[in-house]
Amino acid sequence: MVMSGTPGSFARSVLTDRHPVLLRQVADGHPYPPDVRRALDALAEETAAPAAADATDGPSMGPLPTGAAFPDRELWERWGVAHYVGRKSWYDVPFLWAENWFYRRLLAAVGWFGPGPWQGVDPFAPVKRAELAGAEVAAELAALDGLDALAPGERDQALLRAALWGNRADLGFRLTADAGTTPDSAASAVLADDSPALWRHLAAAPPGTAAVHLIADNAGRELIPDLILLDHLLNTGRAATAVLHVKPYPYFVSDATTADVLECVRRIGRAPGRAGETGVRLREALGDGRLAIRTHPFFCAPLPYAAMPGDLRAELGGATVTLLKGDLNYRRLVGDRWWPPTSGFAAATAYFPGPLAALRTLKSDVVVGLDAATVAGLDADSRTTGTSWRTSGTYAVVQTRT
Ligand SMILES: O=P(O)(O)OC[C@H]1O[C@](O)(CO)[C@@H](O)[C@@H]1O
Repeated sequence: MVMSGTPGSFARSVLTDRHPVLLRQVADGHPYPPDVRRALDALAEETAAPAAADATDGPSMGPLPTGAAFPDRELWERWGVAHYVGRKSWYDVPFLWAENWFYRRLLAAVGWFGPGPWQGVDPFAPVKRAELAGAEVAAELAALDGLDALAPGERDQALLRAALWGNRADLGFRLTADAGTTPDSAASAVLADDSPALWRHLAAAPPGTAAVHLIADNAGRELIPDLILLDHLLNTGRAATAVLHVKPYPYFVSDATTADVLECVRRIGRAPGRAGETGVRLREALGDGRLAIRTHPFFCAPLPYAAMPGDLRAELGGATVTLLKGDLNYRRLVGDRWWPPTSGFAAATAYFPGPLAALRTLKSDVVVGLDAATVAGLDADSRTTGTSWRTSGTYAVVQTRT
């Protein structure tokens, strides 16, 4: 199990380095009133790094307010609050638990669940909005016009790759990315690429039957290529229906919510050329139900997908394929554990209720399904550069179990 406070670990650095920056960014993002600012400061204090770099003690994880501000209490009780909250230090719990409780507490601090005037105001909206208005998004949408020149197979692959590398545009990841860790495109590589198997699997579905589910990760520059990929699958008949699973509330900085889906569809539709046509089709598909949005609460659980509840298991079990986007979904898919990187992907995901494909850039320590020579080469490079290949965002995988 990856723990939150292991000295010198990436997980610990997320708590000690990334979370304080994020809290400041949230406080600066909206003109929050003094009580919200005080609540954010209190969360920063409670989660601050212990004085010694190897200590895992400190204030225990604090609770949420009672009553209306904690409408999902029952869920969190089921997910393990009693084991950790009020009992364990932030630096002495599973990494997944610490991060998820942090984001849930952050939402409580800004009044997301209300009641009150800040109910439903996304604390991450300012950064999400800025990204959507940026030049990169405009350029990426304009690049769709070039797809006509490609052969059908190349077009498939270009759109799959766009969705894959879109995962690198994660706003949380960029909170602490610096010159030493900013992904270097030239060195980027897909370490395991099962995309031919994914395309074969989709092609093998009887015509007009395929249901493609996509468990989304980040909004903006990641969700746009995800939506474009789903449109492509619908438009070319490889999917009869598509289901887009997003978070029920703002989470992990830039994770997509329903509001973000609508913003992205609007942004795609406002673009000229091919992108604009795609935006029109996406609106139609949402309107006629060929593209459905789901917001299952389990997508905000601090647990691996092996623990998914029966209704979600049944829904994903009916998918022709489920595409899981991003780093956090990958950690939850294989369990947030220190797997030897050469462990089999199929074995680690055998419990998953149906065929699946993980599209993920590597931004945390967990990985499976790599060959020994690749791992040896990457380890040697990391020793030379001092930057971990597992967390730099330079590498990616497309792994399937069909
Ligand atoms: O948006 P993604 O790809 O799920 O990445 C989430 C990021 O947040 C983390 O949970 C740490 O903040 C890492 O796993 C990863 O860098």
